Amino acid sequence: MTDLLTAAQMRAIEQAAIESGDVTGLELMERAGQGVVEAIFEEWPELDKRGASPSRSLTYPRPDEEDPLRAVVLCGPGNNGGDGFVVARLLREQGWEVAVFLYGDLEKLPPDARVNYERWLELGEVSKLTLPTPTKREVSKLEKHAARPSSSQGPDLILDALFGTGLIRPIGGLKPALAKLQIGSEADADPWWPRVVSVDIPSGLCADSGRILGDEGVIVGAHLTVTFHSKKRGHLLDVGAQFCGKTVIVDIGLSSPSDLGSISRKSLADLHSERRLRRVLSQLVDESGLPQNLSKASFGHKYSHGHALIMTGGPGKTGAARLAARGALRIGAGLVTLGVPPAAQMEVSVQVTAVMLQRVESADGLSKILEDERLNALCLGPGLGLDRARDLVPVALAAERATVLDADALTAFADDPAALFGMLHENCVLTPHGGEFALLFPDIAEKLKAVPIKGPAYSKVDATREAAGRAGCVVLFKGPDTVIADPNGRCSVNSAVYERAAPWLATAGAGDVLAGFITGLLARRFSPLQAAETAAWLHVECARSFGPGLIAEDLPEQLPRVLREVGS
Ligand SMILES: NC(=O)C1=CN([C@@H]2O[C@H](COP(=O)(O)OP(=O)(O)OC[C@H]3O[C@@H](n4cnc5c(N)ncnc54)[C@H](O)[C@@H]3O)[C@@H](O)[C@H]2O)[C@@H](O)CC1
Ligand SMILES: [K+]
Repeated sequence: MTDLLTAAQMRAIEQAAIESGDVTGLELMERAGQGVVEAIFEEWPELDKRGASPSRSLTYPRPDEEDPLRAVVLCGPGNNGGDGFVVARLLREQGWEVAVFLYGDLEKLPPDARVNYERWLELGEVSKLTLPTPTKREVSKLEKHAARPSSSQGPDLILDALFGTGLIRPIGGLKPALAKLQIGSEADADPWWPRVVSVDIPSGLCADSGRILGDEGVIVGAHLTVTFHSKKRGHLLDVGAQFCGKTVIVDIGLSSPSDLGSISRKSLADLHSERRLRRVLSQLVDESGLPQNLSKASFGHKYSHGHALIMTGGPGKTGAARLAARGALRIGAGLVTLGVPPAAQMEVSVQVTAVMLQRVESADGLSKILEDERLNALCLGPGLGLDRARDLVPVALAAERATVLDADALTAFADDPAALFGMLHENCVLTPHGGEFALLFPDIAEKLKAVPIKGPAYSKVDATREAAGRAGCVVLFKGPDTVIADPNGRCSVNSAVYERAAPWLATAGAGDVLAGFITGLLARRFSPLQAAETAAWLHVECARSFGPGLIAEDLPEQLPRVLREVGS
């Protein structure tokens, strides 16, 4: 499952399953609670007293063999709280001591949550936390139950079942309580104690956007988040991943959204994965497992793999374009030419070998060499310089070749983005980082920056879709949560968090290589969306393959290995 769902889509999937008569809401809640307990035991086998599983925890103090394990379960006013009551019951049935707190009014609990509240009442009591701001007395009681081991015997686990996909307002009223438990933010979260598990999503985080609701930034910081059926966008976008800890998906027996007529394919956002991209990646690698451009068998004529033209800046400013050129060549463009102003010709010619070089002084020069129809993919922006960008971009776009605009080619139009949008065509790819995005789409960036006071909050998926619609071409909005959208609303997320984290990618020139990868794939006649998606995925894989110490030059050199692995 690679769909990244919104809260509304998840509700629609759940509703369809219930309406089909295959399952009841109560059964889904039971499966969810069971899934959470299984995931906890999988993560911390020393907490699983059902069998004699070995303790493998190096991070936490071993539970005392004599004493029962202890949990504090925080339930909220909706079905997320209902899941919490199920977990409380299942742990209690295994001999745990469980202190349960309900944040909200009992009378307003939805029916399934209410049933599980009642079931829990047969085993233990529920302490009240007044909504929106628990009283001092209530917070003291909570603190007593969750005291740290240094002061008295503390819990082995704190379960956050306060809010899930239904969060619609900030949870500022919980700030004092969460602070006392020391689970009130990522910064506060002590890696040693206690184990904090969030049901579905850390409370305070918007499931659609990965943004924290409210200007106080109140949120639970979890070590483990257990979600259901599929990841939600909030687990990956914006700051989401920083608060989820490890995120585990539990299958609760629901169908995939594509089986539901009520959810249009266009409203979904895909998560990039090798499995998802396999069909396009296979175009890069032949049967022998070799990248096609390295394999003589499939190497027809070099022009059959396209000819990319990448424009450089002036003297001392050519490195970025050279990085892009190397990327385009490695990803398999048949030929790559650097378009160089005469003053930088010497500098470039001593640094390139397989990459070719052509003098391009100005707009006239560019339009002349674009008479060669074999130049089928252009890249403008890396190190180009703003004046040169303003001069060359209109000519490049008028030629209607597949074109990547990055860096200076975007910044050059900060004063008049509409002028750029008027020239763009559907074979373009814009690759802004946050700053460049804000220059071209200031109103959209503002929506993404303004503190969200209600959920679901405007997300990077919404922003990139809106930008692509306005630009009339593919927009790749960079970050650890890169979002790629086309003007028709198709959208995907290339995530570099959790197991795909690649912090080394934040290095000078990495973006230039990405622009080159996309250009190379466009030369190879990938569609703009496929080129952007495939390049973004490979870019992260190259960084992961190299590891710490990575500099931009290493990225293209990792490609053969990454492609070989994809082909194997
Ligand atoms: N959708 C599904 O298929 C399933 C959902 N389940 C659980 O149900 C959850 C969703 O349940 P709900 O839709 O009831 O949503 P939540 O349990 O997240 O909470 C919604 C309730 O809280 C209120 N609320 C929202 N923000 C508030 C705030 N800041 N302060 C006070 N009250 C606030 C809402 O008005 C609503 O009453 C999921 O996250 C998941 O844990 C599971 O039981 C299994 C199946
Ligand atoms: K939660």
